[in-house]
Amino acid sequence: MSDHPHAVLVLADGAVFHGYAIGATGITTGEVAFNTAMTGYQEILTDPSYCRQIITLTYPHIGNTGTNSEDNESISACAVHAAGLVIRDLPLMHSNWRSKQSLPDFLKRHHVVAIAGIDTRKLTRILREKGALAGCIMAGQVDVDDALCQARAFPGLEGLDLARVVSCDDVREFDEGEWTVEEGYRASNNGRWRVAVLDFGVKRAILRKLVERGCRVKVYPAQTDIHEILADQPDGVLLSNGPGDPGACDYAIAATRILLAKKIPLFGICLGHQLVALAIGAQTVKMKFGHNGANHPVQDIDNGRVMITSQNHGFAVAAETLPDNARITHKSLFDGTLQGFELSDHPVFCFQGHPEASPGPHDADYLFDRFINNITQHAQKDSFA
Ligand SMILES: NC(=O)CC[C@H](N)C(=O)O
Repeated sequence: MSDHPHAVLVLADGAVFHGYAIGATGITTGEVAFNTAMTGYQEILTDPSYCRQIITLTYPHIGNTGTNSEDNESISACAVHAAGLVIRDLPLMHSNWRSKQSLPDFLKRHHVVAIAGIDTRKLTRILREKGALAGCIMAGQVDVDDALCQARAFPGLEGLDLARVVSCDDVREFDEGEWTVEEGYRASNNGRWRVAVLDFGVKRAILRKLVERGCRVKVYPAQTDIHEILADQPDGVLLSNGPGDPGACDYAIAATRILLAKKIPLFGICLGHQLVALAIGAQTVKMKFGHNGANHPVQDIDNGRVMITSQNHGFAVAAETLPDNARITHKSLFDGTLQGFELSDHPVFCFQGHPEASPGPHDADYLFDRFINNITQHAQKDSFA
């Protein structure tokens, strides 16, 4: 594409891919992760869990439907969290009734360095064989040796607490998709249940799923003193998804332990699921290459049903380290890894995938209903106590 500047992707193992720039010019580094979703590139780019990751999409045509003003998942001022984007082919034209901007314009506007025109199958094979690798995209002025140095200097995601980096700054209420001035749980909001969301990089779709189910949703920065949250007397707490290594979020693990001791209904999603596991003494491990996609089969062990799920994680809970009070409820049919568990002595359950995304499209929705049921039962128990 002669009108696009030259760009290069260099992996820490020395692999070099030449292509053309489709976003901002400049340099970016991160862990290179492949995602097998055929749609949803805007949601992927704006999912805070992708902070410090360069995403390559295995589906070859990316950008066909442009970008719009509704599909951003980030709730913070920073719209795009992914460190960069790698695709095979950018369409000459984009078209969709909701489209407001082309993918390249969106990337430029949000200063995202991105490369197209490379063999993404070859790249994905390397990542599958060697495991997650650091990489560097240089767009515009290209120096392959320098890009290799930069890729090799990337520290990796292990040990990195990124939840505090992407989390919101202030306590905020979420109302029908819009933010409102914080006034506690407002009387004007008709929601029945008060749900506190600990924002480790929460996706907007999670908040919408709660509001749809009659919850009044208040979002707290990741490092909020847990006693401040308890003082607001939530009926349930959602521990959100988020980037980085769950083991590095010691403040969040400590907060989760306090919530467990109070026996408040908890729902952990992705990073939240990993934090609950760590809080009860289990361990997390870095996976060889993560689960990223919208076509991952997950089995509900209780009824044998298989659902198609959205996934985005590079760490996993080691199932064999769970204590006796944790019962495994879901497993991945790709590699058998743990996808969900619940606690026998607390109204707590967790899911590793993303039930708020809709690849199934409704397969995993019942997990939000389960959370609401736990809240309802817990509230009834309280009123009879
Ligand atoms: N989507 C998430 O919450 C990801 C959790 C964690 N950062 C991981 O990579 O496993």
